[in-house]
Amino acid sequence: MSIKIAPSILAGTFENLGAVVEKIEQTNAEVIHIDVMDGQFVPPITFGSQMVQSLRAYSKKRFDVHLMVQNPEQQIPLFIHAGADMISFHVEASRHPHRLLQQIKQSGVKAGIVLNPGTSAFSVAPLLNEVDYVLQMSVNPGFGGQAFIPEVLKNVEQLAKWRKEEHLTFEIEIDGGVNEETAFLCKQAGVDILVAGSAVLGTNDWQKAIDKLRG
Ligand SMILES: O=C(CO)[C@H](O)[C@H](O)COP(=O)(O)O
Ligand SMILES: [Co+2]
Repeated sequence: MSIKIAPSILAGTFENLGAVVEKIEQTNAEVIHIDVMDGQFVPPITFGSQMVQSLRAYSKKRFDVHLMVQNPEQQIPLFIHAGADMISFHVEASRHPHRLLQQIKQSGVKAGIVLNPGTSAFSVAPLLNEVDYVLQMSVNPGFGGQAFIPEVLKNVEQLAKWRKEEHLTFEIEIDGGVNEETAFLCKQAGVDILVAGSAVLGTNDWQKAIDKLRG
């Protein structure tokens, strides 16, 4: 399976996110990563479902909504309605992750569970039959432009091992500090989807940056 690239609009200019999404649409990236922060689970507040619904008009690519929010159960129906194709929420923020994953999938949207760098892969082991993807954070969530934490690759390797042993089909996505060098390590460990904010949107040739990440 070839690697998918998901540029993150968090690294874009917030005064015109429509133009940012339109520009990603011109590249061959498979997915657009959308970081939703509520000022509770993480300090910053970014945007909500109405913004995502407005951005929908600018792209036909898959919208990957990464919920960094305290009460994902409250937000999920709104983002389904807004046109998300993939929705993930943090295992650290959820009381009933199994039920929430089922709820997302029943609406025809791909369901993902997210792990912070300090969370063990074992915390999502009982959910692996239910998930479409696992998002491993490779920085502490809340901010773009941070350095990759290499220890998280142990989680990725463990997830890839379980996937193989148990003939599961979930994808592994990684998010934070992904650049040309760390992308290589991620692919070796078993990652399928690379999220990249600054490594793509921080350059003046987004397609060239995406080509470099694919390697
Ligand atoms: O979820 C995130 C931060 O919480 C972002 O998706 C991530 O940080 C991407 O930015 P960069 O590639 O610049 O690290
Ligand atoms: Co993210």
